[in-house]
Amino acid sequence: MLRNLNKFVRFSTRGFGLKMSPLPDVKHLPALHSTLEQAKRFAAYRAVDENLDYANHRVIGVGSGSTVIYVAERLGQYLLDPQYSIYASQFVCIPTGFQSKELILTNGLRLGSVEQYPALDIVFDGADEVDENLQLIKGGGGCLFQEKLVSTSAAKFIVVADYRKRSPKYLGTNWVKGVPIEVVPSGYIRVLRDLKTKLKCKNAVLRQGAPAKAGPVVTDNCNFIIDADFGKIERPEILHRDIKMLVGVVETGLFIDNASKAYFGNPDGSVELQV
Ligand SMILES: O=C[C@H](O)[C@H](O)[C@H](O)COP(=O)(O)O
Repeated sequence: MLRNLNKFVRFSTRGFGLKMSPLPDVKHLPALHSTLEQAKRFAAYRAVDENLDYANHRVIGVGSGSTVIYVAERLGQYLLDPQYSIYASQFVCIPTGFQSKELILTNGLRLGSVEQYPALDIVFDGADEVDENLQLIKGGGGCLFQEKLVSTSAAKFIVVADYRKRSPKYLGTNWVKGVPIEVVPSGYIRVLRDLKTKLKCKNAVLRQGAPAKAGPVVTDNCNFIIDADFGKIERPEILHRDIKMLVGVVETGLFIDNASKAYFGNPDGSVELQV
């Protein structure tokens, strides 16, 4: 039976020019250029291996950022392993933005959209900070709206991050650039004003694209991003609700009661799990 299955896999993937190879053992991976990158890869590979139910999961969200690169890489490796390929070839991967769309395609995975697949089995995504209650700040890379759409449409949301992202207690401790907020371009002045006057924000700035782009960062949804500094955030759920009430706000980078687990990679290869 297994021999026949392997024969089928070899036959069915040959047409696509894929070279089959077993899933690389995490303990014997070639070194990367920095220990931080290695930490990200350890977290991502472990998160996928421990949470992907390859025989049953079909619709898989792939988030944005530098850690999720290794999630897409690992999913691509499942596709190339004769033992898993028959299942992995059924995966449909849902992106959270342009970068993640490219990651899905370059790793040979099948691309879908959240409009086609509004209920996902699982999503893997990065975070800028994770507090002790698994509340998150996201959007440091400007992708928060689509990330939230996808992560709140999934049965499970697994965070992949390096050790720097784990907050000792409150959000706003390690991530001090402020809460990313996606806003409609014509409303940004009004939101900046309301953040300061109504919500007593310490500082709020329109994120700039320099040096890569003159003028503001424009998101995948053609919106702007404001970074709003509230210091340490003791009640992120209340702050999220208050920001969302402001006219012009599309979404906030506070992800409340959304994540199921977080994996934090360390430079020595160990990975810490927060549930
Ligand atoms: O907008 C970007 C996303 O929310 C990222 O997932 C977040 O910034 C974490 O990115 P990284 O894995 O590069 O630290």
